Amino acid sequence: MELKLENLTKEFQGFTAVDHINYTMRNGVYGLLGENGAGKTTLMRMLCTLIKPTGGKITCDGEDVFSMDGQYRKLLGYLPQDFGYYPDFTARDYLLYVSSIKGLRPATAKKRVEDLLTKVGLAKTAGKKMKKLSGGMKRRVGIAQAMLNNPKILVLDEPTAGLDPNERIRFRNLISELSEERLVLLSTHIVSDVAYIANQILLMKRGRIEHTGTAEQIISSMPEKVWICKADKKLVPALQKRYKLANVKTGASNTVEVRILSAKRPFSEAVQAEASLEDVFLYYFGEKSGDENDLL
Ligand SMILES: Nc1ncnc2c1ncn2[C@@H]1O[C@H](COP(=O)(O)OP(=O)(O)OP(=O)(O)O)[C@@H](O)[C@H]1O
Repeated sequence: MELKLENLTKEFQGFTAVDHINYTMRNGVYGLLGENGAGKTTLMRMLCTLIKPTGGKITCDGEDVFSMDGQYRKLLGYLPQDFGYYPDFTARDYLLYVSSIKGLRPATAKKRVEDLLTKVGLAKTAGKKMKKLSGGMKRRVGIAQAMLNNPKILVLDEPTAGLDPNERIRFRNLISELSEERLVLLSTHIVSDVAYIANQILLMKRGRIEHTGTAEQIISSMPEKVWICKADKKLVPALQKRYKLANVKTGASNTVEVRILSAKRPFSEAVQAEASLEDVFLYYFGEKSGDENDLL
């Protein structure tokens, strides 16, 4: 299975939300990481044939996905950002209902729904009404509905949004498990999610894929280094103007520990630290607040 994006572009009334993207995906987990408004949802909706590109194309094993139509949709599972559920349906009834819409035979649907409820850890709660489930449980029902047709391509838009740390870990494990022998594309603006589960990370900014690679490759692509040093609290605004500050931790008596991105050692007492994906995200997406001459 090869999903290929060629010069993929989407304009809305002259505004380019997705800008000439070229990228090829095969089996594995791809993490689309970008700020709000970067174009992630628009890209995913095109991949799911819900909206048409204004330029370029998407092919699946060489065939245009829009011409494949139903044949392509059979390969596809999608969890939208705001997945609409029926509050008074139980999780089980909801999944059976979606199965019928997807054209699964009743006996097949019944078995598939029970298997998926177990897989997403909801076998015991399947009889509860959806409105009584926690946010994380609802998202798991959302993943289950996307998996009903055993898709070869699974597209998950912000699957971990609003989840607590425990749910987030469960989710990551579930997604890794589901990624065997399929292509999973998930979007997020939470760096740690992609750092843990994505084999390939795509950094998206203003409609373009700015960088791609494994977490290690993306980290080593950052030209700046990471430094940790203690400073007087009063210096923080000036430091923020001069450098990208990854973190500011308050210490004892008016001191702070700052994590600075800089090509050169910012102070003689600064100690170099290992860069993380969070630092890289800040490097590519963060802004310095002003004129560096304001410092000191
Ligand atoms: N139907 C539309 N008409 C006009 N502009 C749109 C439409 N859909 C999206 N946009 C614009 O395209 C840009 C990208 O939006 P998109 O929802 O794809 O971003 P995103 O990366 O998914 O952001 P978020 O994380 O906030 O969901 C935004 O500036 C948005 O306002």
